[in-house]
Amino acid sequence: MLYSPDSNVTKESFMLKIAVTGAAGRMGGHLIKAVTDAEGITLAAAIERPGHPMVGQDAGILAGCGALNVLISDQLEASLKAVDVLIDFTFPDVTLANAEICAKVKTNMVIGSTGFTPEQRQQLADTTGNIAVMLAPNMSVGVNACFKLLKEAANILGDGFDVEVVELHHNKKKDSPSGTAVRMGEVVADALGRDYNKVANYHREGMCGERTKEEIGMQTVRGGDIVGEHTVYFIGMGERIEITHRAMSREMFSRGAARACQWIKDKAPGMYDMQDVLDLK
Ligand SMILES: NC(=O)C1=CN([C@@H]2O[C@H](COP(=O)(O)OP(=O)(O)OC[C@H]3O[C@@H](n4cnc5c(N)ncnc54)[C@H](OP(=O)(O)O)[C@@H]3O)[C@@H](O)[C@H]2O)C=CC1
Ligand SMILES: O=C(O)C1=N[C@H](C(=O)O)C[C@H](O)C1
Repeated sequence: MLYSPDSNVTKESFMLKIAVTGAAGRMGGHLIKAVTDAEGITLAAAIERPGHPMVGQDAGILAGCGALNVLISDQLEASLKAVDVLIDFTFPDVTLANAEICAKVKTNMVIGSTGFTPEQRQQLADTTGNIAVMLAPNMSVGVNACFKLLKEAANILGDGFDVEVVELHHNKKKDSPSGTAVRMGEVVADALGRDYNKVANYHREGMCGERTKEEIGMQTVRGGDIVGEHTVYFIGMGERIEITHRAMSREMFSRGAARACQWIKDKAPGMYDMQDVLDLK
């Protein structure tokens, strides 16, 4: 049934109901605003950790978009009763705990948290076998286009070019390297037929020897308020290719998350990523 202004049901009852965890975090306010601004979806719940000083405050006031009459809660399971999709931008251990609750009450998830170990990623997939989950280290269109360009570049350049990934982020970021940098390394390693977990080199210091042909160097810079910058260098003899993405704000991450909510609403259980949402596979 399509919504009609003449019917006696409200427009809100046709909207997809969204909850946001990490509501008071750097991404939280942007996510609340993006959900509020997007067509066809509405904010139904906003969650913070128990004891957070913002619990009980209006989520819209916190996000700077006016009162929404959605108070920040610390009770995820109870809040999910009236929710179709949970957006979770927190931390791996928090996301894993939230995923258990989502699987229990059958609420689909859009996850932006980064810093998962390979074991935690597997644990997430195992926990959420009965729901649809979109997990992506970066929800911007630009970075997802870069993933595709990197695959193409690696396929063309092959083993003759040394690969180094450098990422820069703000001084409050907890995980390193960034989830995006890791995915960039994985994309290039896959295209070159290498196992990322075996060839990633996170640390060079002292007499550590010459660079091997296979390794992918992963370098991290932290400082100030840098939103996020990623460069992959393909370094050959006498020439160098650099593929760079610079994030100037956090809005495109939150817009991507809102778009993913609409995409995932009727998907079959399973793990998806932003390449699926953007039809880039
Ligand atoms: N995929 C993408 O496109 C992007 C991903 N990210 C990732 O998103 C994550 C969050 O980043 P950012 O917003 O900068 O981090 P913040 O630390 O600013 O925000 C995280 C929020 O989650 C809260 N939190 C902690 N425990 C819980 C809990 N149990 N339930 C609900 N909320 C909780 C924190 O509260 P408190 O601080 O009090 O602990 C904090 O307010 C990171 O992993 C980051 O890498 C970021 C940008 C884009
Ligand atoms: O923590 C951040 O801020 C960001 N994290 C993501 C990541 O780890 O890749 C994405 C973005 O670069 C911002």
